[in-house]
Amino acid sequence: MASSMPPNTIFDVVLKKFISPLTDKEKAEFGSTTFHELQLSMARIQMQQSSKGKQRGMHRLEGFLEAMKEFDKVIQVFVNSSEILAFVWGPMKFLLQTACHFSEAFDALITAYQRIGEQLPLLAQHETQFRNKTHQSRMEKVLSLMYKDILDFHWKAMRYFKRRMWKQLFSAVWKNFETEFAEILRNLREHRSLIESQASIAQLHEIIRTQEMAQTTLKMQKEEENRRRREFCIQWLASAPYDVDQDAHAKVRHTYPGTGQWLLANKRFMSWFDRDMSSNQLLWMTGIPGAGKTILASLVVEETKKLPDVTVAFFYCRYEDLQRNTFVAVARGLLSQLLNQDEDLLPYLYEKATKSGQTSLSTDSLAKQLLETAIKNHRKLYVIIDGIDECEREQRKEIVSTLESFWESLPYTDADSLRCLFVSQDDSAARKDFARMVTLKITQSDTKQDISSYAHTWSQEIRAKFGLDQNHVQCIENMIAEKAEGMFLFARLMSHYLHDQGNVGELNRELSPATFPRGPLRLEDIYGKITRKLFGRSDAIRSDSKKLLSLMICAKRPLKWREIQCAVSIDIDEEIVNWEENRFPVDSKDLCGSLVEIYSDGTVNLVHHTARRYLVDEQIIDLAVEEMSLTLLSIGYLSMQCFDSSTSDDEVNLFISLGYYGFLDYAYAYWSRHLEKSLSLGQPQESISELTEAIQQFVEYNWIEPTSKLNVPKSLYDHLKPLETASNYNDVVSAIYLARKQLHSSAKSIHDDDNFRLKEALKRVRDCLEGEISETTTPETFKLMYGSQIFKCPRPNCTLFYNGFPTKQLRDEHVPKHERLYFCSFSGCAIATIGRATLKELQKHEKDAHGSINIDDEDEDEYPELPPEIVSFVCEICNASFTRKHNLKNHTRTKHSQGTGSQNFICQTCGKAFARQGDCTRHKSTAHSATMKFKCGGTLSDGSAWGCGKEFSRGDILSRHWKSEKGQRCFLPKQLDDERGNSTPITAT
Ligand SMILES: Nc1ncnc2c1ncn2[C@@H]1O[C@H](COP(=O)(O)OP(=O)(O)OP(=O)(O)O)[C@@H](O)[C@H]1O
Repeated sequence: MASSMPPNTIFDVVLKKFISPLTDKEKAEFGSTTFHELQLSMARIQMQQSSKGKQRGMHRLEGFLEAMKEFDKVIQVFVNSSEILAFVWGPMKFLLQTACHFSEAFDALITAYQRIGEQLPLLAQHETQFRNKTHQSRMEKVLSLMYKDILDFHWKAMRYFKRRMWKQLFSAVWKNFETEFAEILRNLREHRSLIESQASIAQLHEIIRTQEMAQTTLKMQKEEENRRRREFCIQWLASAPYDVDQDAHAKVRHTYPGTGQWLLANKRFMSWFDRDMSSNQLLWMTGIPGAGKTILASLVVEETKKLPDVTVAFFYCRYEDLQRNTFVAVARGLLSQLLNQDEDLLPYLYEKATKSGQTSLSTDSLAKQLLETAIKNHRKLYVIIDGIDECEREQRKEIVSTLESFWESLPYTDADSLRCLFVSQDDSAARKDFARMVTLKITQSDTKQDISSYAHTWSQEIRAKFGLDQNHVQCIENMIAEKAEGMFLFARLMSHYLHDQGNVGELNRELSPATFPRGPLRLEDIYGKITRKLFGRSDAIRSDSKKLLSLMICAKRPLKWREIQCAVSIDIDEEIVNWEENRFPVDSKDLCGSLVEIYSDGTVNLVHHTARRYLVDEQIIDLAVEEMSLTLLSIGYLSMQCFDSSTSDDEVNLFISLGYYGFLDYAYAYWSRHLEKSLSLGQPQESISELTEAIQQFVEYNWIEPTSKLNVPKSLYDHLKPLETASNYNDVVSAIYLARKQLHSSAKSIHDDDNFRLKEALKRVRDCLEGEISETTTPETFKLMYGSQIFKCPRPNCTLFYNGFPTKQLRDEHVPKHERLYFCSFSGCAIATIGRATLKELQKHEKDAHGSINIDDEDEDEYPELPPEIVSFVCEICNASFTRKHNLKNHTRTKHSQGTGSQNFICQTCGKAFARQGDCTRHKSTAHSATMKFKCGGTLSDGSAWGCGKEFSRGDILSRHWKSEKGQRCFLPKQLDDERGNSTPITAT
């Protein structure tokens, strides 16, 4: 056989290269195929086709066969082996037999042979050339090149036809193949001309050289094209960051090496994992909440990746993370990984993506179709999905039943090609879903050893911190391990809790039987201890801890730490964001200890969903109060001067440098959600009045009358009834309706929020943020305030609205992809980011996934008259009264500024009219700044200059400049001079 023979002719060299990657079976089969066998096989195919009346024009193969037969005769001069041609007839027979049941592929294949046949010379007429000694070696080289072309064609075609899902992949893949095929044809044409023209050796070398160059160029072009397509597909799949999840979970485990090894020795697990002893392809791993299932899943991912020749795809669902907890989200995660591990998937996915009409993969049906092809295309695939219980019931069912059905539909001989591990808590729904699978239940004794070694590590940490003796430490270790009762979460909370004690005395008190009684302890008990400790600290820290917990509990999506820092710096009464002074001086761990988890994307969240339940159930956090306070904070913040259209770009830049806009993305998207949630929780009249006043002013300032009628549903009027005393109640309801819609609107309605001036403010702030980083902020401070991805999508329903892009170009490429799509109204839901292709589908998704009604279908309703208000602040111009000072300020700005109300104060320079003298003066100083400037700088007592010389239109803005890092440096010489008793006044110029 050629594979075992040393190559002695250049034909053998070419053949050896072709043969080496073939399986032994292929080598044997192909190497022994004769022309006669090929003919028989073709005749059988023809008969089958004609019996069905579906002849596919196989006569088109004649040209190729004729030319190859002549080729066979001619090369006898150089080689005396039937194998050379056997490796043409064998693959051809395989290809025809494979493709014959699929007419599209069969046609394409016959056409390809026909086109090759057209390029092959009929060599018999040149026979004398081959026998001529002077030409012989040159001709042998040309013939070997032609042979290589044929084998190349077969090699490339076979790669596709050998895929398990080649029929599904065919149309996309064959299109891709065309470019490579064209190159083969061109080479053949050139080789034929070499023979026909009896080319010289120099000409032969020249052709070889240009062909090599063309090949290199083509390869580079193909790589570049594939890179572009891959990027497109990855963006289209928009998967949750599965590798970040895996790294984070693996990191936990690596800190405690050796944990989880029990699982690898578990018989049920082995029967799923180990291919040699396999009997279970589908496995359900379950355990109590906090048992450590997710961390174990990460071990399984790591171990499966070590297996030879296997593909691994995994996914982690996450508590209350709708971006992860849907069938489509899981499919997107799996497909992204399969794409990275399967070259042939790229043309297929690319074609599907570009034809889908979807910005990102968003429909269950398409996701299912793609997943089936991608999964079944693999011969050894492990799929691991953790946290399925975090998904809604319907989604859970969909995920499990889809994968189960894929496995069931595999041919019996391929049943071993797919293995799925599902990890979830044990509940009645899960028991139903996984009823037909083998169950691996994590027991207390399974995790005992791991928890003990975890407890050991922590007791040593505690020993190091407090300088304890060995007995003492052993006692701590035993206590943690015993009380955890198989719950890793408990062991973690307790270890951290003991470690966080202030001194040995406190630790001993905690360890005394009175505090930690013998016997089992509930998770609530340990949460109770942690919170009592957190709240037993100074008033200031207690208040900060509570603020952080409230924010994490109420937030409609996980907040980034920088957003939290801005939120707590806002003073809505003073209309300032005092980032320098009000932000938390310590980090989230210092404030909330083991209750908080910091994620690698900069978000902070509660350690486990049981912590949220505890804090709310125990009323440590009063949901109604905290929701209301976040609602008022969001609305008050968005009503601040820094969002006012009269604020100049210079001023916006200064506000940027002071950290004013760190909470903008969140407040802009979610103010209405908080408002609706607040009302649904029931509020005292006092809070309702405050909210009514705030929303009235907010909407009044921002509202722009829509050009078309809005069909605000009656149910929304009912829901917002507590706000009916707002003088612009109708507009308020409409504004909330539109804000709600902007989180799920289609391209048509992306402009709905044009009815709100705030959109202009958002755009202006973002434009300034994207411009030069303000000189008053260092890059580090800027990053702390706004992160590093400041180029953001304008759609609030897109995760990139707040996550952003690192470059403008990436953002600009992304934005048009939103056009003509429909988006889910539920925050955090994957469909909110990626939308649905039609409104009908979206409505169905919202109904199925979220039980939502279609608010567009409901009728508009009348609203009742206003009752009296509680008064504290009265407008001097129109006597309107308000309970909060900043609402009066906003009112004045809205009602008595240019364009509305009585306007008695006229700017002498430009003729603009104002209702209040103050506004007019401010306008003059802003718009016609030549008249008055507030300058950072002056002369010190020794005659030298201080300050950066920058001029501002208003004194308060100059003061804020002096609060910034750079401003403080500007002011320092002046301050020192003043402290030396040489005070010189600062004046406006
Ligand atoms: N091997 C381990 N080493 C160190 N910490 C661990 C380990 N396993 C789990 N933990 C910790 O225990 C806590 C709970 O773990 P995990 O999230 O894996 O539990 P789970 O069973 O998946 O919980 P859920 O019930 O929410 O699904 C986490 O905080 C995790 O960091």
